[in-house]
Amino acid sequence: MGKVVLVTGANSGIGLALCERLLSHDAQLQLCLGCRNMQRAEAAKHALLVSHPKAQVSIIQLDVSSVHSVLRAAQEIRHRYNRLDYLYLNAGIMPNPHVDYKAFYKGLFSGRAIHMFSTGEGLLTQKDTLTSDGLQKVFATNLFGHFLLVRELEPLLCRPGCSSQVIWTSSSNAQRSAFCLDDIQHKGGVEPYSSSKYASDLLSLALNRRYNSQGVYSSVICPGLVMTNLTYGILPSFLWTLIMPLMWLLRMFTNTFTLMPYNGAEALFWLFMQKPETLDPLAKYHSLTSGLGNNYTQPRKVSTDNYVILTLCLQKISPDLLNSSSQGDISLLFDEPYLICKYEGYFYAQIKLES
Ligand SMILES: NC(=O)C1=CN([C@@H]2O[C@H](COP(=O)(O)OP(=O)(O)OC[C@H]3O[C@@H](n4cnc5c(N)ncnc54)[C@H](OP(=O)(O)O)[C@@H]3O)[C@@H](O)[C@H]2O)C=CC1
Ligand SMILES: CC(C)CCC[C@@H](C)[C@H]1CC[C@H]2C3=C(CC[C@]12C)[C@@]1(C)CCC(=O)C[C@@H]1CC3
Repeated sequence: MGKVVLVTGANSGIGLALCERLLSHDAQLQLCLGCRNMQRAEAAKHALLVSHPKAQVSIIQLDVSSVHSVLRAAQEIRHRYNRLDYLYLNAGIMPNPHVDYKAFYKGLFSGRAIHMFSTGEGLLTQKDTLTSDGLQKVFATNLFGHFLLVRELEPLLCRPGCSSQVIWTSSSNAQRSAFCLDDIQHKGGVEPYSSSKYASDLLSLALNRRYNSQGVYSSVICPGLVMTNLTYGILPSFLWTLIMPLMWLLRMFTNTFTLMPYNGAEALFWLFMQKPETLDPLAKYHSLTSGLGNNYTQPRKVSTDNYVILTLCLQKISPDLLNSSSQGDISLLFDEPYLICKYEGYFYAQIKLES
């Protein structure tokens, strides 16, 4: 049996480009596309099969923002496969983005222009909404749903004598300043995207602490700035058309303008080819593209700043405890930063933060 790979958000952008690259590299792969929309998933599968007619590609319906969908999909995956070698946690959203043009013009004439273009720091805010589970949508999609998936797929990931990789698509926009210990979901702020990506960097460290001994290795990657549905949603299309020549020019000054999904998927693909035991658990792997268009992967330390390690653990908690203090689906229990999510009365997740 070939290696089994699951990619979330596989029907477009970086996820789809990764699938193309994986199939070109290994024809024996069993590739599973985790997508929320079946029509878009079928279109992606069709495109992959046109370029790789003999490939083994399947689809799993998976909406990572929904606890119910994640549980159902994980059950189906456990039923379909007896192993999972690579779990790419790539699906992500940046809803209702707003660009601070004033900050942009200010930044343009400061010494930090290149940094601003590479990270988008200080330029972007978003308006978040709630999921049907009552979670903040960006947190649920970019972080929490993926965490549940990892926990639910534990039996396939942790197999004696075998190793597996969990790979998060993080971002250069992941900033410590956007993340707050007392507000993990970023309910009270305007940078939920940045917060969720920073949390994924921390969570990956925590997963390594927890799972390395069981052969599971977690990594985070940063794809650079890539033109995809996500980025096209940030500015009106005429503006992107206008500034596109500038983007290609800027590529001469910053290697983070990967621009094409194929290039953005570089670090994801590079990790596929590594022995996980050799990876640095504290590194963030960056997809980079030189001015001449050459792709490469570079590890950089995750900037945790000894601030906090985010440990998410799933456990069943006594219903008495929940009943005594839960209101609605989500409740904040204790004074400590614990967040308890209640799902249909029997499923609980606990997020514990350790300083
Ligand atoms: N583009 C960039 O410059 C950068 C992107 N990233 C990250 O890369 C990842 C991929 O994004 P990118 O390729 O750019 O953008 P796309 O919008 O092209 O891809 C995002 C993918 O995630 C899927 N998705 C979104 N929400 C859900 C959900 N609830 N359940 C399942 N799938 C979902 C989308 O599905 P659907 O088609 O149905 O919407 C789509 O397939 C994201 O995590 C993003 O944050 C990080 C840094 C930079
Ligand atoms: C006002 C315009 C003429 C120019 C605005 C440029 C900005 C929209 C972009 C500059 C840096 C970009 C960037 C991202 C989005 C678009 C920019 C802010 C990301 C935040 C997109 C998603 C990520 O995960 C990281 C990207 C970093 C750089």
